[in-house]
Amino acid sequence: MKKLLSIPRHGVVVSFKQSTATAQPKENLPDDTPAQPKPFIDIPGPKGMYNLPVLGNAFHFAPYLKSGGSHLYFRELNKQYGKIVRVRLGPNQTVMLFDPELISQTIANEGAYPVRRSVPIMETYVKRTKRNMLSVQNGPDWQSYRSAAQQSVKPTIIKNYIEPQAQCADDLVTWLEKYGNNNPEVKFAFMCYSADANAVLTFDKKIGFLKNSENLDPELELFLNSIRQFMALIGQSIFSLPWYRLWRTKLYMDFENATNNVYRISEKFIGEARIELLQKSKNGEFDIAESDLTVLKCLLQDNRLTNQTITDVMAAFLFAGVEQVSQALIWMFWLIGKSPEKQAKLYEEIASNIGSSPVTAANLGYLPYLKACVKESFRCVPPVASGTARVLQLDTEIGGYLIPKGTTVMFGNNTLSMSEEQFANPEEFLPERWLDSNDPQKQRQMGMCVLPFGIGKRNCMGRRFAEQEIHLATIKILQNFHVEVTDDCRYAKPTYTTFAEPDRPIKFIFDKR
Ligand code: HEM
Repeated sequence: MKKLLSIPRHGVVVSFKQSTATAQPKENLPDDTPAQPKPFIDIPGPKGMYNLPVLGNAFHFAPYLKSGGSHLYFRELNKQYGKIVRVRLGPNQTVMLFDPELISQTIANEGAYPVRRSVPIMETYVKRTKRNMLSVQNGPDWQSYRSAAQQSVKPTIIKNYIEPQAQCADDLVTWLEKYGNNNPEVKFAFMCYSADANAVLTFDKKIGFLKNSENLDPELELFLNSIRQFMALIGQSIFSLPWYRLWRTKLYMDFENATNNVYRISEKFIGEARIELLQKSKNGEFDIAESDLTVLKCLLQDNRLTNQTITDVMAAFLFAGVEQVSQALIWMFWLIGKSPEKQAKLYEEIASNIGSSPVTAANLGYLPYLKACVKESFRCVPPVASGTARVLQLDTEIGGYLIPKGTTVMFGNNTLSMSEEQFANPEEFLPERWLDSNDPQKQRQMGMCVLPFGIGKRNCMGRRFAEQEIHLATIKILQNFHVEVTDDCRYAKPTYTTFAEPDRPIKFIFDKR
């Protein structure tokens, strides 16, 4: 007789063979044997035409895309079907989890090589160009890239960027002082800031996208536009039929050109940085003291890594980071710009801990209200319409159902962030909710609902950089200005294609302190 797997009643247990669990005759089970998991097909969710591969998507999303975005569809699924929902998204069977405990258990069993379903147009690009993209790779290939890159994003290295990135934030302040008021291009300035802060990281060099924005070198302009286009085209590709898989459509060609531009220009900068470092090394000037170590130095001194691997890692940082940081800044200032008393409290924290001293790792480390504001702004405007997702690598029991290997399990973070069950007054911007240390269990549960940087082994590799860039920009802006949102932008709403975009360009008044 086959041995039966023991399955905790409320847990997620990796079941190696579905047949083992289902074929067992009930009468042979000891009395305390936990209940058999229910079959996949029993998970509640939309049926009939909604289950058609690819076409089903149109039925799901069309009404919501018109009325405000796909995130509203996910909220409706939760309302109609509960904490675990089966839905066909595109060609894939997907299970959505709207429960922090189920999310945490799923991640605990994600295995050695977690898989995130990659964006189809990126997969097509990788197949056609034979490039390596970290976010498309899986299994041991992914791990070898990830572990190479991981050594370079240690906190001891990240803090070495505080000074150069603070200088990028100073450029942002100068731009805002000159042009910021009532200007719909503030988002573009935030993007130039994050491109500057990311270039310091990826090219070991300050490019000055913002400082030179009036007269930007055409090659740098192309670089910035290509990063922007890369994200925008991913958004478009998700909501269109994937003809680009069959032939090189215009959408695909635009995507391929934008992506190639970013690689080509990155290769040039990384090549220059490598030559400079080799020269310094020849002259005995290559300082590898931890206080002087940079991401690029760290990767370049690892003999196992080829030029190509280093460029691939750096390109992954650029693609993943620039747009997202600027988007996070826009929403953060939109929220604090509409909440004068929260802004005053935040300014007070910055003034009393930093004053007019330079920002350092020590004073940056003690700004709990700032960190709570960032977290709360990610809760109020989650960066994506759904949440983190994993493709199950084994048959797995989740929430009492046996879910087959290969199914995408998507966490409903956008829905959970706005759930009344999880957050009192969810519509309110209330950073204080993250500072209540009396109930660590509740804080942990809230943390599972809001996962802007994902979770687990495959989480965002640039999280600490992103947070540092957001913190530095916020500190510098508030040290210099009192910020208000213009009246016509107070009721802006997030719309989702790739990331949360405001439904109108957000404008601010930057009032000099
Ligand atoms: C506000 C800014 C950012 C947000 C909200 C964000 C969010 C995310 C999320 C949700 C993931 C997927 C995580 C998962 O599946 O669990 C991810 C992956 C990733 N992020 Fe970020 N990110 C940001 C900034 C950055 C920056 C600045 C960098 C680089 C410096 C970066 C590098 C990466 C990389 C390389 C991955 C792929 C990791 C892998 O597949 O192993 N991100 N990011």
